Amino acid sequence: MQAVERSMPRHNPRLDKRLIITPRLMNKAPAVVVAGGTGYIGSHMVRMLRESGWRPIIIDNLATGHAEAAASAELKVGEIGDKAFVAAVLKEFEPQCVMHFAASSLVGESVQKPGKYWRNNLVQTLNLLDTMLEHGVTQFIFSSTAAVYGNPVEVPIPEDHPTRPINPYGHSKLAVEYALEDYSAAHGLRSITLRYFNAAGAHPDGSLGERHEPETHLIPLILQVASGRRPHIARYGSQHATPDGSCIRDYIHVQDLCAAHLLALRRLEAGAATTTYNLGNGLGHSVNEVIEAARRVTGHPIPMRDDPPRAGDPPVLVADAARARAELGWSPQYGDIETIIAHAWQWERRLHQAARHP
Ligand SMILES: O=c1ccn([C@@H]2O[C@H](COP(=O)(O)OP(=O)(O)O[C@H]3O[C@H](CO)[C@H](O)[C@H](O)[C@H]3O)[C@@H](O)[C@H]2O)c(=O)[nH]1
Repeated sequence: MQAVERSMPRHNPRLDKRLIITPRLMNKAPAVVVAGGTGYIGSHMVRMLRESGWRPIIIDNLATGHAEAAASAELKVGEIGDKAFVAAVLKEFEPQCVMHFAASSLVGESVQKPGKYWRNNLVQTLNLLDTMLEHGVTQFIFSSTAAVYGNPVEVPIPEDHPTRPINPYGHSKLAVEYALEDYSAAHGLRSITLRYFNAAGAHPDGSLGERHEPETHLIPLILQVASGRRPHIARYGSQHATPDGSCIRDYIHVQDLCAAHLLALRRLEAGAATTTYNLGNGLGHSVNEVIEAARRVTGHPIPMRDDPPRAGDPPVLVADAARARAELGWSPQYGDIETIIAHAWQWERRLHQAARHP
């Protein structure tokens, strides 16, 4: 293992690109379990891990993910809260770390069905953590959210901003964050919590992207209008307390999110203690501005209509991600909203094509 690790230059991104990962090498690479690895962000992470010399092992119940997004990575189908299932995976692959992307993540749905969010996001995660500890796996990277902040009293939002979620989704994620602090103190489980702002974009090569059913997120919905799959985009509220009256969000490219996970993985490997980072560009874009940018990128008119505000939607969420930049050495590569939309547009055209010629 030592010799293999030395021959696998996973700490040097320049060399990583040149690395040819044969099946034999892949089997000896250090394993990372990716819970939810067939979902939007998880599938990009699996790809990046493989390209960086790790061996991603996906666990996923395929409730919202897509098996084909796993590509040729190892996929074990089951529940993260099923202790026997997870135990078997941990025993077989002896992962160094677990990355946890598997969650219910729709703010609106969480308001309607809080029990689903508490069970899927908290109860299942506690089972996963307990199973990890029973098998000596003590490194964990957790996908959290800007929703833990609720209505911000300060923008951009730093990590030590008060956490007062205004919806069950945010409550359930914050509850896991508290559990992670307690598990760290009591059991030595070291974790890095990454609070995402608005994940967006798609793989720059057009082969991976966002595919939720039903889709509720702003950028893919706008692009479905551009491609002709929907008649118009609904703007949820035009009287918010923002300069143009529409909600402001910090859109962060999915590849930049994954790059931060890779840095977090290395930091845990180097012995880092439990901590939390915001992941955002620090740039706010209103719904109006995103629609305008999409019109420029796609060249389509994208008709818009006004709908009432959506329950549980804060008017402004923008990250202060200085900690992640300073401590992880994170530097987002695709901060420009038009680039984010262009990559998502490439993916939407591919989906649209596939729908027309199945
Ligand atoms: O058809 C739409 C869809 C969205 N919006 C608006 O566009 C912005 C972005 O909405 P998204 O649904 O794309 O994203 P959210 O900000 O609601 O959700 C994101 O942030 C949340 C925390 O606030 C959770 O982390 C969630 O998983 C993540 O996708 C919001 O102001 C929303 O009101 C519209 O105007 N019209």
